[in-house]
Order: sequence, then C-alpha cells, then structure tokens
Amino acid sequence: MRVGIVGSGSWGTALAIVLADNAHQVEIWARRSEQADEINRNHTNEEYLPGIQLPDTIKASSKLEQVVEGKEMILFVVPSHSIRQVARQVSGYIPQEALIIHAIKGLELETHKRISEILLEELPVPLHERIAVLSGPSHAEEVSKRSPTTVVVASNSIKTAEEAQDALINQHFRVYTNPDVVGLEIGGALKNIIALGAGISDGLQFGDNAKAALMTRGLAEISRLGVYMGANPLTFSGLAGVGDLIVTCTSKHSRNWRAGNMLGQGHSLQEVLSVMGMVVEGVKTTKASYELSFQCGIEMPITQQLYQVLFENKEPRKAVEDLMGRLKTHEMEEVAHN
Ligand SMILES: NC(=O)c1ccc[n+]([C@@H]2O[C@H](COP(=O)([O-])OP(=O)(O)OC[C@H]3O[C@@H](n4cnc5c(N)ncnc54)[C@H](O)[C@@H]3O)[C@@H](O)[C@H]2O)c1
Ligand SMILES: O=P(O)(O)OC[C@H](O)CO
Repeated sequence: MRVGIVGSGSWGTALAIVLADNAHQVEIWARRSEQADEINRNHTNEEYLPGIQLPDTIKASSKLEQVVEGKEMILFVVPSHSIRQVARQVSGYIPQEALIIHAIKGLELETHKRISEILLEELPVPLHERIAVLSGPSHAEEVSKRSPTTVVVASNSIKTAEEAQDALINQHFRVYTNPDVVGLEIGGALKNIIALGAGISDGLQFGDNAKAALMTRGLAEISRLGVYMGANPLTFSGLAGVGDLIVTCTSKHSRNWRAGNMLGQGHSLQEVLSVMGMVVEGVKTTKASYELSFQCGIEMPITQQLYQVLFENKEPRKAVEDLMGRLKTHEMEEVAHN
C-alpha cells in the first residue's frame, strides 16, 4: 500500500519501520525540512530515534498535504494537542477510500474529546467508517529494534480494524483487533497519568509496593471513567489497559515515567518539560481527566492528587500522604454495594 505517516517523532518513525518491513511504500511528514532531508539522505532520525538505521525505502517530506495525497493508508502520529489543526489541514487531500489509523495517546485539553472524536469532526463523512485507533504496550525504541511487541487496533467497523491489522502485523509486531474504540483511547491516554505518578513514587524512593498500588488503583479509576464513557470493562484487562500501564510505569523508555521521576526528585514541572524534548502526554491528560472526573461525577483520587502536584505546586510527598489518608473504603465499590 501507499502509506502517509503524519508525524516523524519517535512513534511515527518506528511505525514507518514496521510498515516498510511489510513492503509498504512509506512517506513520512516531518515538520522541519532538515529532518526530512536527514531521513532521505542518511536514513536516520537521530533526534527521535538515536542509533537506528531506517529502511532506505522510507521517504520523508515537509509538505503535509503531499504526504497524504494519493495514499491508501494514513497514520496520524502527532501529539494530541496538534491533531485537530493537522487533521483540518489535510482533510481535503485524503483519498475517500483511505484507511485512517491514529496512534495518539491523549485527550484534547479544551474539549476533553478523544482523538477519534476529533477525527470524526475534522475528516469528511465517507472516511468515518475508515477510522481505527492503534494502542498497547509499545515503546518506539524497542519497536524500531524489532523486539517482540503486541498491540491492538479498534474501529467501529470490524472490516477497518482487520485491514489495519493486516497492514501492520509481522513477525515482530503482533496486532490484535478489538471493537472497543472508547476503551482503547481511554486506556492509552490515562495510563500516562499513572505513569507520571509511578515515576514520582520511584523518585521519592517509595519502592515496589507503592508502585504496584498506584498501578492497580490507577487501573481502577481509569476503568471507572472508561466504563462511564461507554468502554467495555474487559478492554482494561487487555493490552491497551493493564498491558500499556505496566510498560509505561516500569520502563526506562517512558517519557511519562521519566518526567514523574524528576518531579519526585524535586524538579519543577517547567524544568522537567524543558529537558524532556519529547511529548509528555500525561501532563495535559491529567488536566483534561481531572476536569472530566468532576464533569462526570467519577471519583479519581490519583488523578486529582496528580493535578494538584502538577498545577497547584502541591508537594508530591503530601499528595501521597493524602492518598493514603483517605477514608477507608471497599476495594470494589460496585460489588460491595450490590
Ligand atoms: N514514543 C512512543 O513510544 C509512543 C508509543 C505509542 C504511542 N505514542 C504516542 O504517539 C504520539 C506521538 O508521540 P511521539 O512519541 O512520536 O512524540 P515525539 O515527541 O517523539 O514527536 C512528536 C512529533 O510531532 C511533531 N510535533 C510537535 N508539535 C507539533 C505540532 N504542534 N504540530 C505538528 N507536529 C508537531 C514533532 O515535530 C515530532 O515530529 C503521542 O500521543 C504518544 O503518546 C508514542
Ligand atoms: O514514553 P511514553 O511515556 O509516552 O509511553 C510510550 C507508549 O505509550 C508506551 O506504550
């Protein structure tokens, strides 16, 4: 297939490798022309995937419309804060039968919308059945080295999900399908909040019990909001739920964990973001989810404490004390009240 990848950060570039390995014809959009030149000339993307040699067949361009024009498959892999503007810019240039996959893990800050909801608003109606989301435990650094990785694609159309699966699956990159778009998007976006928390906990040197607690209770509040929004609870025990939570809370590759770790060591949010150089989706997602939790009347204690740490200068240690000092409760409220 002729494939256009919108976004040449670490994840867009790693997915370009997967697709080039599958003999697709890949063109990738780079915001800066020097980066496109580097990919075309040296077959590297040193800023985002240092030390990785890209297949020679991957082409790059800094002309956004050109990257989607005439393509049979388009992947959107830009940070969540830019997807609406980027989708709007290319909307009129995408062929009407193209398969659209987004691999973005975040929520729109201003509207709290999921990425597929934004795509439905910005792309023409004939493309709506063609939209799929890709999620799951998948650090770009490992995918680009062809380490075994499993992911999941969801779409409202099973045909679309299966087409995405067929295009992406290979010996190193195993792709499952799932019909639950809401579950995939909520799981993928909100695990970044918990990874920030896990990084803080490690930065405070709290140990493994604390991290396991954050991951487990984090999954409980992610599922609570997700189910309220229409997700299938089973999705959260799958790759896009617990799978991605594990990898993001425990891997040295995670930007969210690393950012949290620095916060736990006493650095300010501004300092942390200025040294990261790559998107830390969990920061904006914490704000969007904090607001959503009040809007929907859903209890999300970890998200609420993290919001105070990130945006109200609360001491991380005090946030942990407040979490531990909450009123006693049942592990499974829903079960206890039946
Ligand atoms: N890196 C991973 O391992 C990984 C894995 C799965 C999902 N994701 C998700 O993929 C998405 C992209 O992440 P990434 O890791 O590739 O990010 P990145 O920080 O490595 O790269 C971001 C890319 O987007 C571009 N960009 C930044 N601001 C932009 C703007 N305003 N408009 C247009 N383009 C802009 C940058 O130039 C860069 O090419 C995120 O939602 C992330 O959560 C990342
Ligand atoms: O590096 P992070 O924290 O953005 O996480 C990357 C992926 O989402 C892991 O699946």
